[in-house]
Amino acid sequence: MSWAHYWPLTKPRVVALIVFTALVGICLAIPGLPTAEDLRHGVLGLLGIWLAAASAAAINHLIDRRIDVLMARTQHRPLPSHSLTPRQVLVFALSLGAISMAILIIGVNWICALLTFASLIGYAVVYTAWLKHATPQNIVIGGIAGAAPPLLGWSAITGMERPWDWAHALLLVLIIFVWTPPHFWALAIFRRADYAKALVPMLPVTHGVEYTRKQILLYTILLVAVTVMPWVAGMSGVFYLGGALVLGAVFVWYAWKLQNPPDELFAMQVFKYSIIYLMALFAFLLIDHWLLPWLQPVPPFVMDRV
Ligand code: HEM
Ligand SMILES: CC(C)=CCC/C(C)=C/CC/C(C)=C/COP(=O)(O)OP(=O)(O)O
Repeated sequence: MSWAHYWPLTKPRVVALIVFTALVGICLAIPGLPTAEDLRHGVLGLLGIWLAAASAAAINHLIDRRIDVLMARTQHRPLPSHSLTPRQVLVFALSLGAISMAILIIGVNWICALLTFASLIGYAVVYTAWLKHATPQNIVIGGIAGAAPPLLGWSAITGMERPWDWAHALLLVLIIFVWTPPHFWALAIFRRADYAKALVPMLPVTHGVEYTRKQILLYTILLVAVTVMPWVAGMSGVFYLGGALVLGAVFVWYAWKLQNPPDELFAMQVFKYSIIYLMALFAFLLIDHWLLPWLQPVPPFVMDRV
């Protein structure tokens, strides 16, 4: 046993992207140059959200340990491979969760702490212990927790005091919410035998591969429509819009090709693209918000100060 065994419990790569979407929520909530307070709330908010997501991921390992041993993709995790005991994982997860809440309550604000706690419980308990085994719509409903981080980031800066804070932040949440089904079902198609063996009612197991492929295409088209909304709402500019449309067109192409895939591995290519897509889409939001104003002849933040 060493600290190296604890690191994978935090699902580092998934949580890295989650933290990035929270960072974009933080940045978009700051209208001009950040004040010292924005920076303090931003850094502490990000730290708290990261620790909460890592705690939720560790609880997911704990609750799923008996099904993880049955699936090829998950059987080498620290609990099924007996590198750690359930008690060690529980202490680790609760410690991360407690530190996260202390940081958010003391250093940020109550609303951010409350929303982050709700996301932690939503993923670690509601999704993992209940929804995952209850319905093939598990990841659609459970996806709300994974989609929340831009809202959590936004709340760290603003405290969600004005109605448009909710409207703008929830648009970003909606994007990740609609992105989750194509992201996960592509992987679930490839791993359907694993899920069937572990008796987890994922869509390709309960409704078949063809039906799941159609759902992926429908959600991907819906996703492209939803990603236009930040531009329609005046929250992002044409640079973002162009990026979103190009990335979206490629995603639709992948989802279309998945209807008659060249081989079994193609679903995994769709899954991999879904990750590149979300990373790039949120990078476009960020660049559009902060870099582009500086490329104008007179940067707006400078004008503010004249
Ligand atoms: C209910 C919602 C979600 C479900 C069911 C889901 C499911 C999965 C699964 C099963 C994997 C494979 C993990 C592995 O092999 O260890 C995965 C990978 C990944 N997911 Fe998700 N996911 C969800 C939401 C999200 C969200 C919200 C993000 C980020 C914003 C995300 C980002 C990623 C990334 C970056 C990977 C690749 C990890 C790697 O390469 O090791 N996922 N997801
Ligand atoms: C506080 C906060 C922001 C919480 C969000 C938590 C979080 C880590 C969400 C990620 C979603 C995810 C990886 C789901 C896969 O779970 P799975 O059990 O279906 O996949 P697995 O079989 O790989 O474990």
